[in-house]
Amino acid sequence: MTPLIAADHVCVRFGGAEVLHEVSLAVKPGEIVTILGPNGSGKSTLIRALLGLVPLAHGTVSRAEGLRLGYVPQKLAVDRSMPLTVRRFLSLPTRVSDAAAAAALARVGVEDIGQRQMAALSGGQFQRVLLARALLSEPQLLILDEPTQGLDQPGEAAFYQLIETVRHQTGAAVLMVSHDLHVVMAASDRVICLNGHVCCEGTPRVVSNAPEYRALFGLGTRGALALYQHEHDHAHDHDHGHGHDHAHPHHHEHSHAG
Ligand SMILES: Nc1ncnc2c1ncn2[C@@H]1O[C@H](COP(=O)(O)OP(=O)(O)OP(=O)(O)O)[C@@H](O)[C@H]1O
Repeated sequence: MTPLIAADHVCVRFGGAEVLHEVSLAVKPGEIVTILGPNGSGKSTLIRALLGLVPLAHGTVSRAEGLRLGYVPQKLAVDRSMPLTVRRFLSLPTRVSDAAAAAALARVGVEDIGQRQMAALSGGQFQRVLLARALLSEPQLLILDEPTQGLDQPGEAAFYQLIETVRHQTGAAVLMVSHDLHVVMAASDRVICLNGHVCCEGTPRVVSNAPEYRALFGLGTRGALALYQHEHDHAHDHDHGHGHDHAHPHHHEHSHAG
């Protein structure tokens, strides 16, 4: 399947420092792909490179022709002293109809907050409104940079569930960034672990077992992975990830929901 967006051996430098080294990735239609990495590992820079917002020192970025893309940036400064309703915010910078605004808010589960002030929203509502705005263009690809920042763990879990629902209903692929490894692992088809370069990638289970990933997040054999333990009462399909699925005794650890 032709990717919607792809990076091929991308290098990005700021001054003398190489922030991204030979990064290659591709997102195919309908996939949920998460870029995971510690602070400063280049996640936002990679997103910005894919969007054409930072110059490449080397490599190429390609997008499917006519790609419709919805983007939620990591930071969005909304002037809290300026009155701005959710409805008006959805019409910035492009005016949308009441029907389209209502449909977008309904899609993210906050249909009744159109007349609320942006400054008065909870963290979870704010993130949902950002997602609603990104959905207005009916994107084939949603790019979300740390969409759950500021949310508590239940809020985070609910948000990732919403992302899956949106993918299911709209067919949009999702590329998102996170530096937390808990809930996000279960919500992704594929995880790319970044630390200036791609350390490892594959299904959540393959990545969570990769030594590169464990080293990067300082995990022992138990650590955070204990979160994904559950009773095994069903068989798993074999994961097809890149390389690093080292043979290991299977200790009931995995990161699929259910
Ligand atoms: N415009 C810029 N000019 C100079 N250096 C930059 C610029 N943008 C990012 N950097 C540097 O590049 C490195 C990677 O930053 P980036 O924001 O991509 O990391 P990140 O993985 O998204 O981090 P975080 O999890 O903290 O958001 C950091 O060392 C950062 O200081």
